[in-house]
Amino acid sequence: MDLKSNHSSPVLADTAPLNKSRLGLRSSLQTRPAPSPALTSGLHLMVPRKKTGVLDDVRYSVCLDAMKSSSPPPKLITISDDIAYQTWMMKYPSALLSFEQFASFTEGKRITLFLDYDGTLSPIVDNPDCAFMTDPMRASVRMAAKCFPTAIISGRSRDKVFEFVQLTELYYAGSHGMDIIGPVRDSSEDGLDLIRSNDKQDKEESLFQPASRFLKMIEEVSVLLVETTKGIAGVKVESNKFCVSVHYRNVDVDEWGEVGSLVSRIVENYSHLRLTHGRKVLEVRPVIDWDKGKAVTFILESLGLDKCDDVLPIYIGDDRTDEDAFKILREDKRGCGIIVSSAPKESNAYYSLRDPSEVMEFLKLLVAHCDRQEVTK
Ligand SMILES: O=P(O)(O)OC[C@H]1O[C@H](O[C@H]2O[C@H](CO)[C@@H](O)[C@H](O)[C@H]2O)[C@H](O)[C@@H](O)[C@@H]1O
Repeated sequence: MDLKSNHSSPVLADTAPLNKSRLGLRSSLQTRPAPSPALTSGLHLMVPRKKTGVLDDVRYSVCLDAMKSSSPPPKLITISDDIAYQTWMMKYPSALLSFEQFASFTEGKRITLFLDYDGTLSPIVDNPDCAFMTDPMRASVRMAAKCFPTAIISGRSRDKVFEFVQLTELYYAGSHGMDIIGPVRDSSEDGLDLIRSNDKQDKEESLFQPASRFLKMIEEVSVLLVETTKGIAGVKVESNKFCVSVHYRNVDVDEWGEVGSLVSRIVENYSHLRLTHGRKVLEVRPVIDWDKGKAVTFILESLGLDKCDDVLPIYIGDDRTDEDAFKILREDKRGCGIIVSSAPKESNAYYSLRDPSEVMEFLKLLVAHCDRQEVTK
């Protein structure tokens, strides 16, 4: 994969955002602001709470369908679910139960570890501000980071995820990889827009923010989203710096369509933004050719490990957005994705783990295995 030409200026994708193309309709709010516009005062007044026409009806049901399919209700596990999971595990073997086999792929390789945060290092909880990781999990990640270069790649803002993880020995990529603090990298050859900085330990690092020109627009939309959804009980708008999350986990299911419709009407007004679906969350982000997969490649390049045959990148994640990372590792046949899921789902990962507690056990096994290899060298 040639990412070089994309790094300094990730190309604006020419595709219509999902919500618009699926509706097949033009926005009722036709004014499209240029990138980085000043706050359009009173724009929210143009987004009435209640549905007013056919377009709104279509938008409402399309959004609701997408929200329901990306956020299925929890259900009791039946025997047939269990059989389905066991069958699924034949395609995505458990990285714990099949650890010996997994470990054989690591022989003679230098591991680089990439970890998603929510649903991978911390369990999914109702309040996004309380998605804390446990101390034992933190200790396991710290041990792993002592053995291999380790990075967290999250949809959260970089500051927020650091607040949760609190480990200075890691690299961090927030906003779905659009905000990377990584190893110092010489940008003179590939013309990257990198900023050099020093961390709290005075260690030199490079900051890379490929979506920086959208910052003002994202801030503006964040304010609009708060304003527009404030009448719906349970909605939470979380600003993740270069993207915004609108959580509906705590909203009455009868109001989901309303949330989706309001958010999509705002996003339709910005041709440079798109709407994606996560776990009971709508995510608004810039239309740029950048994702968690590109962030993985970027970090490997920064570490000088992208062209080494003896490097094995391992990526552990649970979300749709992690699929971009699984995909590049699979396509380039250079690494291994591990999907964290307690229910069967199609993935580009090779292995699986059920939940964060299994992630922790896996990290411990991996560290112990690598320690043993060191001793026998
Ligand atoms: O890339 P990630 O680190 O997995 O972040 C993805 C989103 O995670 C968070 O939301 C999810 O977890 C919350 C806490 O468990 C949960 O309440 C919410 O329903 C989930 O969608 C985070 O709050 C989002 O901003 C991230 O984009």
